[in-house]
Amino acid sequence: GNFEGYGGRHVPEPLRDPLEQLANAYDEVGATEEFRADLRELLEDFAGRPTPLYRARSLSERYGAEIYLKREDLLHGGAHKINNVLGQALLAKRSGRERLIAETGAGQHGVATAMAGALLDLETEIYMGEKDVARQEMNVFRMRLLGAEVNEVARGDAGLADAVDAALEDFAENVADTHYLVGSVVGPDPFPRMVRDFQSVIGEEAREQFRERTGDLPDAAVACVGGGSNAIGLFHAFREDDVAFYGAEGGGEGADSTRHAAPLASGTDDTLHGMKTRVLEDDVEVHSVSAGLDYPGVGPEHAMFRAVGRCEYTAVTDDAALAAFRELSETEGIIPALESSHAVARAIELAEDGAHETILVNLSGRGDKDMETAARKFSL
Ligand SMILES: Cc1ncc(COP(=O)(O)O)c(/C=N/[C@H](C(=O)O)[C@@H](O)C(C)C)c1O
Repeated sequence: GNFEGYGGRHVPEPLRDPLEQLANAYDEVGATEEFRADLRELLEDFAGRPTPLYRARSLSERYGAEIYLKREDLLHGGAHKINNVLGQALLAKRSGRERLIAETGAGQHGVATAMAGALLDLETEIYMGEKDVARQEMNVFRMRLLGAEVNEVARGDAGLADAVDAALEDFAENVADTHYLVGSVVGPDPFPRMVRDFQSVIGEEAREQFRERTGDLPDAAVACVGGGSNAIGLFHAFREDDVAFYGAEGGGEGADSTRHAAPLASGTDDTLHGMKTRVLEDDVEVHSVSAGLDYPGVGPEHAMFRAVGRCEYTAVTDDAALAAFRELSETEGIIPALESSHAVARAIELAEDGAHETILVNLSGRGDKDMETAARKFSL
């Protein structure tokens, strides 16, 4: 898992062998027709794939561009996270692991993991920073309702990065019976490539749907970037095509402020959570209005895409995301997740600039989980 020098497997000795075993299990089991058929059935009948490709008629008319939304918000659980979780949970089950652990910030990944744990009868423990527990209460309740234990992490900033640290420690101690179900294209190899492969169903469907609908490919593909899984999941199928990629990072109070979550637009090369990638500068406090983008690192494949110029990354501020959150709700009758709102804001900007005629946007999740945050921001 080497992305032009980014990625790798920078972990302490106790994790090396378990990760090698996981990589082998993925390469062997993951390639069998039996596994793929089982996963396909769950993606269709349990998760609700394929998701629609919706032409945002009001938004397109308003901005004079053809804006299409890939509706991952309609999946079971409310976000794209279920695509990756089903793949990894099936792999764990077939590899004789009876316990799942995971980190979560927005809680979507935690909920998806708890759903898979219930479905496949796997004991499930979710690590979640106290800060995030406080702002995503509904998702915490859903995880417990699904039978998972939620481990409230207090160390450090009590945020996502601290939850990842706690999960990695658990994994190192319990590798024999536990699978660490990483929620994004981050961490040591094989996670970035394995999660990418499981999420690439998004772009494979969208590419086929777009060609059927328009007879062509989109000029541009846009997605928000937290750890980077929904973005890579959309982009991967188009990587050889003449389609421009745009990543919308959590710009918080601005890329040149000291409170944001945009390591690609404004960060530095460093090693974090077992991977060489782009990380926030030391003087920056990780912050985004959306819990799902509130992470100081990013997937190494995005660090490579930035280095080779395959994707343009922009820090979309909290305010711009909140404005897009309201605009999509009012013009299309769709309430997006605050994370996905960053991608919508970027797509609107591209359409306004007349940069592209057809724009494909990944709507990674729905806004139900964000109602408390939104109600505090807007008195409607
Ligand atoms: C609806 C929605 N959209 C985008 C994201 C960003 O995650 P990526 O797609 O992996 O960049 C997220 C990330 N959510 C994770 C979670 O729910 O736990 C996130 O907080 C962590 C896994 C990083 C999300 O919930």
